[in-house]
Amino acid sequence: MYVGRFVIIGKTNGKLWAGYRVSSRSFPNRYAVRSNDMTVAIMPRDVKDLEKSPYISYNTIKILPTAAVVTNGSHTDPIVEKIAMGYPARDALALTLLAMDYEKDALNTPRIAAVVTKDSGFLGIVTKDGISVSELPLQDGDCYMVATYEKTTFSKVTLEATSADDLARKMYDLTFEKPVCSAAAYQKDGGFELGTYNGPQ
Ligand SMILES: NC(=O)c1ncn([C@@H]2O[C@H](COP(=O)(O)O)[C@@H](O)[C@H]2O)c1NC=O
Repeated sequence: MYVGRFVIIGKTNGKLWAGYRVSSRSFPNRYAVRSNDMTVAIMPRDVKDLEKSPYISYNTIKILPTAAVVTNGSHTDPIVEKIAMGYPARDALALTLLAMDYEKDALNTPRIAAVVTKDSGFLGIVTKDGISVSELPLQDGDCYMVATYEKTTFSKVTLEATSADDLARKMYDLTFEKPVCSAAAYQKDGGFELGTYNGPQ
């Protein structure tokens, strides 16, 4: 099954985490990179690809001391800014997804997002037809995802991870078609660590 991009949240051994995978038919020539201590970006290997779509390069993960934000586009930064200003995660997600709306490409690609805080996890999606933002109950072993295509309602997945790098690798290896790269944030030492995986080199 091809689901496009997807975000995921979960809890393993008391640690909350969030992750992202790019799967792509049109722009497979991309990678995930830590651009600083707080940020993972999705980048094209050929900058010429940026002329074909405004939606293929963006900060996918940003971490704050108390939250990690993971998305499939340029909405990562405004969600982070609102949480940093004191908005509840639910409101930061809903306000930003509604304001930025689905992508105006040939597929009306949804914007998707995840937030994990010290003790809770949220998913969000805005499509051409509606918007949904929920806090999901995360007990040890729980994991939820939402994707741009096919799996556009919040659904349970079986996935456990022991670090950010482990999560990024396991997301890449999920059986959804056309994996390109993945990234993850994982609770560590009262904050979050970041991880990436760009496939077998
Ligand atoms: N976030 C991304 O990495 C991303 N990659 C591709 N898209 C959009 O989705 C469309 C379809 O891409 P694809 O056939 O690779 O699933 C692209 O033309 C582009 O408008 C993206 N937009 C949202 O997911």
